[in-house]
Amino acid sequence: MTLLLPTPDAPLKIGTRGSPLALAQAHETRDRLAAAFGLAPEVFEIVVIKTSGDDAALIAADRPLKEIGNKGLFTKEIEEALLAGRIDIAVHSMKDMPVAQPEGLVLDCNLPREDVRDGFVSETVRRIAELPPGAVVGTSSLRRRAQLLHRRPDLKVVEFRGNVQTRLKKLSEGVASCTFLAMAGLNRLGRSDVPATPIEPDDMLPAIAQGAIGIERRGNDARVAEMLEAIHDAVTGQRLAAERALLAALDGSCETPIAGLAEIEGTTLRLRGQVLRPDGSAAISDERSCAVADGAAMGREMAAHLLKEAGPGFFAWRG
Ligand SMILES: NCc1[nH]cc(CCC(=O)O)c1CC(=O)O
Repeated sequence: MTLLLPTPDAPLKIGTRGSPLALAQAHETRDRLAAAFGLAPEVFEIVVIKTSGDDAALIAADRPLKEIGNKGLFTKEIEEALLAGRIDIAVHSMKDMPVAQPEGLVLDCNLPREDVRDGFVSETVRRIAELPPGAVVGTSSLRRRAQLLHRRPDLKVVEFRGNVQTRLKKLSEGVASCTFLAMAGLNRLGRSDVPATPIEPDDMLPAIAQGAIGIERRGNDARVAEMLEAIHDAVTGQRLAAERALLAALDGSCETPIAGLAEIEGTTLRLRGQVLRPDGSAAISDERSCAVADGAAMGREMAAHLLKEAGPGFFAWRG
């Protein structure tokens, strides 16, 4: 059976959030699909969907996301549109995706991964070590906060949220001396003007799935499944399988400071993982290697090891 390709009259609908980064990722997906099938961009329609996470009233800028309850905050409305058939695929940052999808939806297509590193962003200093004692750091990420405080307990961390543009504005207003942004986001936005220094994973292990884009579809949509197969990056998929297995076995939510990174060289997959106490007073790390196909199993084994080392109560907030 030949694949029924989209046409200008019956376009394939690509659902996305409306932030500049989300739109850049949706356009990259459209361009890759168009190139893979020799189609004009017009046969794809980008449908912007507002999510609860984009609701300024709900998301008061100084309220930690974990207090609002972030499960599916940025994905619920998009997944509803996908299930209802208002869109055909949804483009996501894999870093923001829960480890399991709602019944009827499948998340098994990945674009080639971007830079996985965090960027240290400051207009005054070039690296964390140069920050003066007691300097103010802006981040809303529990992981980055704990990793920083682990290294530099003297630093003061303030809540820093919003899209890349908002955070940079806060920085130039002097709300904090530095912030952290994923290099992937800056690269995808073409923001080489931003004063960001990449931090090597040995110094700050990135979030699980950082830099990766995932494309979600209805499980019963064979036509879309076949189209997505043409743009799926298998190596990115194998890396994410190991990282997300680690995350799933540790804690499926993003309310605990967890970092992880899988890399593949030849037939070997190397996985690094880290869990931290939220206040940065303790960190436990592990590193293992295995055959590429065994990444998910190794991720689960690493999770069991880290949890055993951590002991009960490790993730509890301490006053
Ligand atoms: N949680 C927000 C988010 N989700 C994905 C990215 C960046 C792009 C990526 O990691 O793929 C960001 C912003 C950031 O951490 O700087």
